[in-house]
Amino acid sequence: MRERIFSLISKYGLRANSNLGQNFLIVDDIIERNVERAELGERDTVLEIGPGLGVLTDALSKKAGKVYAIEKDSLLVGILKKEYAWPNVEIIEGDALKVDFPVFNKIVSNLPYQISSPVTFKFLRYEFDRAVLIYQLEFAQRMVAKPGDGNYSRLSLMVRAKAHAELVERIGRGAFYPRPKVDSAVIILEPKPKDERIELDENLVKALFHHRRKKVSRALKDSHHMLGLGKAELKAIKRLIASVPHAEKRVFQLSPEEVKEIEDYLRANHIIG
Ligand SMILES: C[S@@+](CC[C@H](N)C(=O)[O-])C[C@H]1O[C@@H](n2cnc3c(N)ncnc32)[C@H](O)[C@@H]1O
Repeated sequence: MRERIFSLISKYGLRANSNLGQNFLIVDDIIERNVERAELGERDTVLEIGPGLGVLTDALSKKAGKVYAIEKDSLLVGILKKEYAWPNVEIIEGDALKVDFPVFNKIVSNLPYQISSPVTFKFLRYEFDRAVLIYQLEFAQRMVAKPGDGNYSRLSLMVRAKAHAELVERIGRGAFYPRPKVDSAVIILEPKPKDERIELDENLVKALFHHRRKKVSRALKDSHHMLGLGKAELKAIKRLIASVPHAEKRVFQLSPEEVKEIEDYLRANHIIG
């Protein structure tokens, strides 16, 4: 793998674009393990974000029925089209945050870290069976953080509301070229069955987590503007806010179910629409 990446880099005189998170995987084992974790067969259609120089794509194409690979860098798209003749891979040139995803049931990607957060939220808006994803370690740890953990964040809550996430492997920076400044980790993400998913008001979650260490009632008051409430309105509903469910908990201790209770209460009392 290492040889393949270096020969392509020298053949095309490439300089990895750090603004696009171009850190290429150079360790075969990691690619093999992630392809295995995806449990691919002929009936699977895989979405890959950022195929780069195609090493993961190549492994995916051998196991899956179909692979869609979305790449933003037109230079790399040109190289992929020249270097490979995959019968079952469709390269889509574009920004993964902007293009509509084709129909797929699995995702396998070594993600560009710049878009980790928005692309993860985007994944969660689609129906799929399983995703095997490489993220920056610290981000991956936040994805699996539990209510009450020091790093439990809006991301942790939103992931927990919709999916099961497991951190299955840490990856040192030496597994990539160029070597990144941080370690990475592999996450397996599986959406929960539909009737177990919790849909949360994203505005409310943002307003709460703007003050993640504060008590719920205080966080709601301090974020009133994010909920569309003026000062005068806030004064009128102070008492209602004081008796919101879980008022005394800290925001970072809230489970998705508890945030839902807060949301229902605020809605029933016409504090949010
Ligand atoms: C971490 S590299 C992974 C490359 C390759 N899959 C590998 O494992 O060696 C991330 C890739 O995502 C591409 N990329 C960056 N931002 C993107 C975006 N918004 N949409 C699609 N691809 C993007 C980069 O050009 C790069 O090829």
